[in-house]
Amino acid sequence: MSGMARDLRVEGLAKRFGGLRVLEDVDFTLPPGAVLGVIGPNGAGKTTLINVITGRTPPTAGRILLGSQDVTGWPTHALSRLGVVRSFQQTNTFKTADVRENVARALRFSRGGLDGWTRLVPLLRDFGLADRLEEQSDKLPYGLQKMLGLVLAYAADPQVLLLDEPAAGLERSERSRVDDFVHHVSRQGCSVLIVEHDMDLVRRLCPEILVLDAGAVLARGAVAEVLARPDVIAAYVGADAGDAV
Ligand SMILES: Nc1ncnc2c1ncn2[C@@H]1O[C@H](COP(=O)(O)OP(=O)(O)OP(=O)(O)O)[C@@H](O)[C@H]1O
Repeated sequence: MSGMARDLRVEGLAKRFGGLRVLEDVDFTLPPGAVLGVIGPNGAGKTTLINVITGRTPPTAGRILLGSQDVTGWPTHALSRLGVVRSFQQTNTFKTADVRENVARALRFSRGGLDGWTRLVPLLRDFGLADRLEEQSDKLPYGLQKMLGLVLAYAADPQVLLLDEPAAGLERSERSRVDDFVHHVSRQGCSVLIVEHDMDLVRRLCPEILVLDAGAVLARGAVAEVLARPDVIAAYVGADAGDAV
């Protein structure tokens, strides 16, 4: 990771779509290298939180700061240049391009340019992508397409990485690759926000979690304590019953 590591701060963030309040007064700080899980029932506003932080849609109220820089309302490409980068629930590769071309394109738009290849080699090797560089990305098995999506996000040389359901659709045996990825990038000082329904993965990877319920922060703190709270358990019952507990 190049550049000075900085906190991501979210202050009083709100988002409305017409009359629908999707986020309300969301506050948190993500220090460099921290891994924060964001959980909540379907429709709680988790993806919208990522969309707002990464400039896909502007907030209705509140501020987003990277260090002392106010980046509220910045467009996605400008945030990406600054190091605020996301991955998608569905993979976001150039489907007809091969793996090498996908990585090269991601690097071309990154802060470090093509020099970034060396940074990505360990990840490509660990995910079994290093010997599949000539394969068309949409012909790869789904699990590898998903890992390629993570590599492409990391190719942008992020300071803050926001992962939208990185384990969704992966076989249980493939999910440890997500663990490896998150450990790798957080060791480099990159902070990671993970939206995820797989509670085993959340417990493994996220020392702290934030629970969204109907767009508001219901709880924030150490993962075991928060998941044991009766109000957190209740928020899942009738929504994602069985996922959280
Ligand atoms: N562009 C939009 N216009 C109108 N409503 C939207 C828009 N995007 C999201 N919403 C609404 O905002 C609410 C929150 O959606 P969001 O996708 O953020 O939830 P989520 O917590 O990520 O859910 P899931 O776990 O199912 O992915 C939902 O009611 C959704 O219909």
